Amino acid sequence: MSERIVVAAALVDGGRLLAARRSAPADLAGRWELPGGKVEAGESPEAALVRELHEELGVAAEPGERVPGRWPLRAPFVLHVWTARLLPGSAAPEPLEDHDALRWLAPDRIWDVPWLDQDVPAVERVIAHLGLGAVPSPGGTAPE
Ligand SMILES: Nc1nc2c([nH]c(=O)n2[C@H]2C[C@H](O)[C@@H](COP(=O)(O)OP(=O)(O)OP(=O)(O)O)O2)c(=O)[nH]1
Repeated sequence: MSERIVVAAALVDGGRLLAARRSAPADLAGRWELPGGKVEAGESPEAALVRELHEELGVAAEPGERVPGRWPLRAPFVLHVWTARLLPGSAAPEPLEDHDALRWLAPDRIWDVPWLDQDVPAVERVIAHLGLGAVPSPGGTAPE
C-alpha cells in the first residue's frame, strides 16, 4: 500500500506551542499530539492542514513552512509537520473533535505533557526549527 500523509501543525502563538490531547481511539486517548489529520486524495498538505484545524479546533489558520522530517506512524501513515499561525480574527482553539483538552505550552513546559511516542522526535524537531528553546526531551536527547 502506498504511503499516506498525516499533516500536523506546529501552531505557535506568542512563543507557545499548541498541544492537543486525543480522546480516541482508545490506544491513543490521553496522549498529546500536534493537531492535524489525514491528507485526502487530491488535496494539498497545506489545504488539509487548514481544513483539519478548522474542523478540529474551530480556528482559521495559515500554514507557514514544512518542518524538515518525516515520522512513521502506524502503516501506511507518515507524519509531516508544518508551522502554522492563527489568522487575525480567528476564534480561539477549542477541542471540538478528536481531542478533549488543549494547552498552549511555553518552551519550558513542552515536556510536561505525555506526547504520543511517535510525536516526540517530531516535537524535538519543531523546537529546534522554531528556536523555541533548547529544552531536552525526557529521553535525554537534546534537540539538534
Ligand atoms: N493529527 C495527528 N495525528 C497523529 C499524530 N501522531 C499520530 O500518531 N497520529 C495518528 C493518529 C491517527 O491515527 C492518525 C491521524 O488521523 P486523525 O484521526 O487525526 O485524522 P482524520 O481526522 O483525517 O481521520 P478520520 O477520522 O477522518 O479517519 O495519525 C499527530 O501528531 N497529529
